[in-house]
Amino acid sequence: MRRCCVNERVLRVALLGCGVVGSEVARELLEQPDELAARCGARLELVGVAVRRPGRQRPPGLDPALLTTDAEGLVERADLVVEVIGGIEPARSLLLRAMAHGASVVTANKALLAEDGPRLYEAADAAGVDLYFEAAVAGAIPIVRPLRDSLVGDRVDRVLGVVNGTTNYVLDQMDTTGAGLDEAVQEAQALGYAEADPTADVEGFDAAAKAAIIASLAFHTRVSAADVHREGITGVTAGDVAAAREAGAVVKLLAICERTAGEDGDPEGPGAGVSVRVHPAMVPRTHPLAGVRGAFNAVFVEARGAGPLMFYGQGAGGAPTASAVLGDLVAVARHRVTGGRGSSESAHADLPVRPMGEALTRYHVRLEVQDRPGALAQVAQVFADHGASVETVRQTPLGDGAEGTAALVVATHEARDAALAATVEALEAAPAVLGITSVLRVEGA
Ligand SMILES: NC(=O)c1ccc[n+]([C@@H]2O[C@H](COP(=O)([O-])OP(=O)(O)OC[C@H]3O[C@@H](n4cnc5c(N)ncnc54)[C@H](O)[C@@H]3O)[C@@H](O)[C@H]2O)c1
Ligand SMILES: N[C@@H](CCO)C(=O)O
Ligand code: NA
Repeated sequence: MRRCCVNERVLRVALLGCGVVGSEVARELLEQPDELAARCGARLELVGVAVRRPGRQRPPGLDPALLTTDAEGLVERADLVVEVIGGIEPARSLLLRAMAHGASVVTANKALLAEDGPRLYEAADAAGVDLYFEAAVAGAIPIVRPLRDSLVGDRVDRVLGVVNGTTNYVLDQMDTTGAGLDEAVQEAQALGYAEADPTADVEGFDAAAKAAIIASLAFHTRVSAADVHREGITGVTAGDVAAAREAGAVVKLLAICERTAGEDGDPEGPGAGVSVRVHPAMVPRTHPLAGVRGAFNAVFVEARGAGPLMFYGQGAGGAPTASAVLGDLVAVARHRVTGGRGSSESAHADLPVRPMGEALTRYHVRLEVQDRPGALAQVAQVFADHGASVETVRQTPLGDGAEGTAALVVATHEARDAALAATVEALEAAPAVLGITSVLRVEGA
């Protein structure tokens, strides 16, 4: 039984937004007040829920008198503010106002953090309050706090993430059922993973925001969404998925955050930087990320001391996301009770974000070529002309109805992405090449 204290401290909680995530946060606050009080060392009193439409149905047990459309007034009378409205405005102004009035804040808002994170951190520092955002990256999966706290004594070299559940579901369906992209997106919509307008997911905006947040934390460097090279999954074809399958791999939309070496190949020397990008990539089926199925998320971290680490779980959904929000809420409440703050922004490394063309990547290219003497030599020459070194080549005749043509599958060694992209462009113009049926970068091999 919980120990009761007559003078138990009360912390006033304001909830901004009562949609998919907000209604789950409200439900937990109302359903387990004693348990949360025991964990925080203070009672969390929900003093208001800012909503846009007060008439809508709300979680059972939520006193309608707590609903308000005056979010600005609400944040001024709270000790702790949870923002689950989403988008840039009014979320940003409300968080800044909350912190200016001395409240610690918890947000799930990846878009805002990736666009204007430093401004929020500065406001938190100025006010001496906490800014926590575990739910902003990969929902329920603890990854923000591991990067911010647990791994802060190590050196993170690389993070590979499957951080968008919708696109992972779509690509997984294409792999397991042979479905085309449009069909798989429609299934994702029918299941409620993809929005009616799936642009943020399929074009990689959601993953790019998460990549920016991960890279900032991992490399102690400010990285915004605008710094992230972004390619979504709209160009992924059934042919790409089949080519990956043939090669013993799967196609994943990856968020890739890695250190890039400077002059003389020294990862810490002059010219060192970071590469932050989101694009589809072929991942060998033996890699832990290849086993991330359906709408699940996972983040694979490579750190110098820790070695490889894998974080796996649900990246979206009301209850899983609320789990991360409540974890943050308890943490910031504890700081209020015991004094002090959690970690703030760590951006001292200030590494430059390198352009995509400089990233070291590997390509897997499937071509249809004329099956005649010299065709292979011509293709090999195009790679050589661009300084792209071929690792393996496999040729198979295309068979019935396609006599005189062959499929050529070329895997390269690592090279600058710009050189590999230029190689593919030149291949298109080579006389022996009838068509390029798949181009994928390879990661995790
Ligand atoms: N849903 C998820 O699975 C998930 C996962 C991780 C992170 N997030 C993040 O959590 C946040 C909320 O997502 P959601 O899925 O709950 O969205 P949602 O659209 O279901 O809920 C947002 C709510 O905010 C309300 N709202 C909009 N403007 C408002 C205003 N000015 N004042 C008060 N309320 C207002 C809307 O009416 C809506 O009910 C977003 O930042 C999102 O990126 C969501
Ligand atoms: N739309 C996102 C969930 C919230 O980030 C996804 O599909 O993973
Ligand atoms: Na998370």
